[in-house]
Amino acid sequence: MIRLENVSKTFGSDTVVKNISLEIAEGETMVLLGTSGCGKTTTLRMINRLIEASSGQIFIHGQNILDQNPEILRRGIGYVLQNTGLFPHYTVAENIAIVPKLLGWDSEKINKRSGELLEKLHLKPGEFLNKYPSELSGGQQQRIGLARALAADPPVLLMDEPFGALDPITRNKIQKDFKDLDELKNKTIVMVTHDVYEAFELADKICLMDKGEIKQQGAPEEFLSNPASHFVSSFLKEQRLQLELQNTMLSAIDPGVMSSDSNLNVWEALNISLKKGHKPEESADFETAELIKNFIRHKTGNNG
Ligand SMILES: Nc1ncnc2c1ncn2[C@@H]1O[C@H](COP(=O)(O)OP(=O)(O)OP(=O)(O)O)[C@@H](O)[C@H]1O
Repeated sequence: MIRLENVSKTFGSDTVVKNISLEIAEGETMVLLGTSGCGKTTTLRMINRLIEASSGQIFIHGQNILDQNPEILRRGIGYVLQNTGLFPHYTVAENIAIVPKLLGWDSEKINKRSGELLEKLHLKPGEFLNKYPSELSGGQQQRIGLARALAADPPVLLMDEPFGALDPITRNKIQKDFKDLDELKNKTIVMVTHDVYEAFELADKICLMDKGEIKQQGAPEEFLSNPASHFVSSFLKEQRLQLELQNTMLSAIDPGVMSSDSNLNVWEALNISLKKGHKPEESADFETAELIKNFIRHKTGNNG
């Protein structure tokens, strides 16, 4: 669906993206992960031609992006930024309508679509459509930014640190809504983040970059089970235990888990247990808590 072949980008004498090749299948979410300045945003922006690659080729639906007018290309690609990029003097409705208008939709169709999107993003259309971005909270602005990107139902979505500016609670909530949103299920998504947990939570595939190069790409589990190099394992080292707990379902270590808890991962179960101020001898969850403890001992023992 999206293919980068030997793509590089040079600014002046600095090559900031070095000969990278990537393939993102239709309907897949690929997260570009890496330290600050490693070339994630540059890579993302080359896909919608906000930055032109210095060499190499990029294809979307098999078509070289250089063969398409950049304006037209961008109408088929939703783009979500950390600071939303909403136009401050446009209302929410006007912001969402930008691409549909360019595509010549009539106002009835635009209004219907805007209302439907706000509902899906848990914002009441009657309350929000006539507001200006400055009248919204950060989380609400981010939802409107997403609604704008999705308005014309583009098959491809590029997201640059979309949740980066939000406080942790709002961030978790929007991430969860993002995962549940049916609008996104069939989209091909490339998302930039430097948050390892976010990458593991949302990605089908992760591409880990460093100094303009790809260090590893693949499913999140592969980064834990089969890190490609010392760089990859040390990048994940501090987060490794949490990631392993997040990647293990509670039911995998506790076959007798209550059905209400069966969709929890071990990390979530651990946090619930800690929040309850768990008193082993008094708690009905005692056995589960012991199993979690043993699992962690086992993992930390394995990891030295
Ligand atoms: N227009 C530009 N002119 C010159 N150098 C640039 C330009 N845009 C980006 N760079 C440089 O390219 C490198 C990669 O930048 P990029 O924004 O792609 O990194 P990033 O991985 O997204 O970082 P961050 O997580 O901090 O946003 C950086 O060293 C940056 O300074």
